[in-house]
Amino acid sequence: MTDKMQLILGSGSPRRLELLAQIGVVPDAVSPPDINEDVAKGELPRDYVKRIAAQKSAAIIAGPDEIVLVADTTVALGRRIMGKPVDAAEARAFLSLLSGRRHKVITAVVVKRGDKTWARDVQTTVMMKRLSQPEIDSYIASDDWRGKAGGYAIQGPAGAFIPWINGSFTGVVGLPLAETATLLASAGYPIYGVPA
Ligand SMILES: Cc1cn([C@H]2C[C@H](O)[C@@H](COP(=O)(O)OP(=O)(O)OP(=O)(O)O)O2)c(=O)[nH]c1=O
Repeated sequence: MTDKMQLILGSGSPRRLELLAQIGVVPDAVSPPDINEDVAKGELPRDYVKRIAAQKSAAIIAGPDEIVLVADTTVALGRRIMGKPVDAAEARAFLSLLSGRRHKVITAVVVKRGDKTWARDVQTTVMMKRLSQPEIDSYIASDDWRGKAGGYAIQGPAGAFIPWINGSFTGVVGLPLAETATLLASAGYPIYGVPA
């Protein structure tokens, strides 16, 4: 462990910064990656998030004493991938498809230090209750769906639509904390101030 070791959060997501703060981790720098998040033809959801997280990691240029943390979250309804809706119409379409069904939220996390990388992906099953038209209308009007995979955020008003999940709540919000803490510790980051 050297004093120079720095943590770079390669994400523009305010949720990821807040989740890290929850476990006492404060990045020294925040650097949102700029990559093409298009889905490849025939690509399965889990392969997709893992690929995007790896690309985000590769896009962040860092020195040998810097630890980079990136993540990618997507919503999967069967083989169908639901990213961040481009507009209200797409958010509405996503919610109508998710209504009354269970789907999966997958978050892939990559930590890198020098030429080494550590990666995990975490899958959570989320049940969404059957949504009425007024419920969808008022949620769309709240704007809370903006920038959220699948067009909803469990940590906001849409929490009222979700009777249960099976998996990682923090993973659904964008950064599974248990797995992330383990990856950071593997890379030598002093989680809770304790050197690995
Ligand atoms: C399903 C769900 C997603 N989300 C968010 C987490 C992610 O920020 C977002 C998915 O988009 P991502 O592409 O994973 O991340 P981002 O674009 O916000 O940030 P960056 O690429 O710079 O790291 O959806 C919630 O906040 N709550 C939820 O319940």
